[in-house]
Amino acid sequence: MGRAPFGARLVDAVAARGSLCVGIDPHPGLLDQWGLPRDASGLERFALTCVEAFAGDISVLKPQSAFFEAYGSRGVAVLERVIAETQAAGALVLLDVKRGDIGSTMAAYAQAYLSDSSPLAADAVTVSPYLGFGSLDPAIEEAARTGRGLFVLARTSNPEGGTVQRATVDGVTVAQSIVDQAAARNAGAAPLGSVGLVVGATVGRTDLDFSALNGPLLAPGLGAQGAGPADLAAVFGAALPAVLPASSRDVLRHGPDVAALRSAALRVRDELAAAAR
Ligand SMILES: O=C(O)c1cc(=O)[nH]c(=O)n1[C@@H]1O[C@H](COP(=O)(O)O)[C@@H](O)[C@H]1O
Repeated sequence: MGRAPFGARLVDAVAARGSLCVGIDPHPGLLDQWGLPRDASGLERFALTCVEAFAGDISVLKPQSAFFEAYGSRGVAVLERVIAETQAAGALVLLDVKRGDIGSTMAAYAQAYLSDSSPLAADAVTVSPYLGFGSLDPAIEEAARTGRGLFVLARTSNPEGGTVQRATVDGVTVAQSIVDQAAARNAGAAPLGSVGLVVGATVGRTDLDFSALNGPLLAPGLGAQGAGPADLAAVFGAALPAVLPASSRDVLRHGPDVAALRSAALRVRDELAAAAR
């Protein structure tokens, strides 16, 4: 039997382990801070320490692919291990690759990250809809076929994102049109669809309407980019139960000690749970 749909698996993971998503972003400066060399062996120690610290307790880990690709094929081999060992320890892997391309090439990205035969297949990936939402269809279809998911960039956490994403076309903002198209793909799914969105925890109050989305909302920007648990209610309102807040550097700075990393992550997770009550 195939795996259950991503949306259902995510609901179970969050119920069991809380809503925090911890990012694995091996910045060169963090390797320095952890006393590790800036090479593939340092990357490997960093990333596998993160897996040891988080994968047994946290619902979703989000490795940022660029930091692994920077070390070439050895870095990508480390990423493959991170994916496999995280899943073996019971956490979901959201691979942050932010891919987007014409449909025929998107089908190749879907094979790389969402097919059962790829060693880089994660539980979900981040994708960019800025070649047109429909260009993502091959990835949406492969994800549905294999029980995996997508997180589509809608309103990103960076200050530059707003100029494109708040622009209005036919009376609707670009970001809202992405929300609406994701909602159409999730219609009828229970308990939650597998086409998620990315909306930064930093964006403050917007007029985005998530009421029909029926999908998860990844909210990066906690900690290092300035957002805190208390900011989420203003951004998401009634959609808060579907939000997966994400933090990377603000947790990772507590390494390299495994126990210190784990307790930093659990502290943020508990703060999020308290803020949501
Ligand atoms: O898709 C993402 O994860 C993402 C989207 C977004 O709008 N903003 C954003 O910061 N991210 C990613 O989330 C992580 C944030 O890292 P910290 O700022 O260290 O917590 C990085 O890996 C970013 O690439």
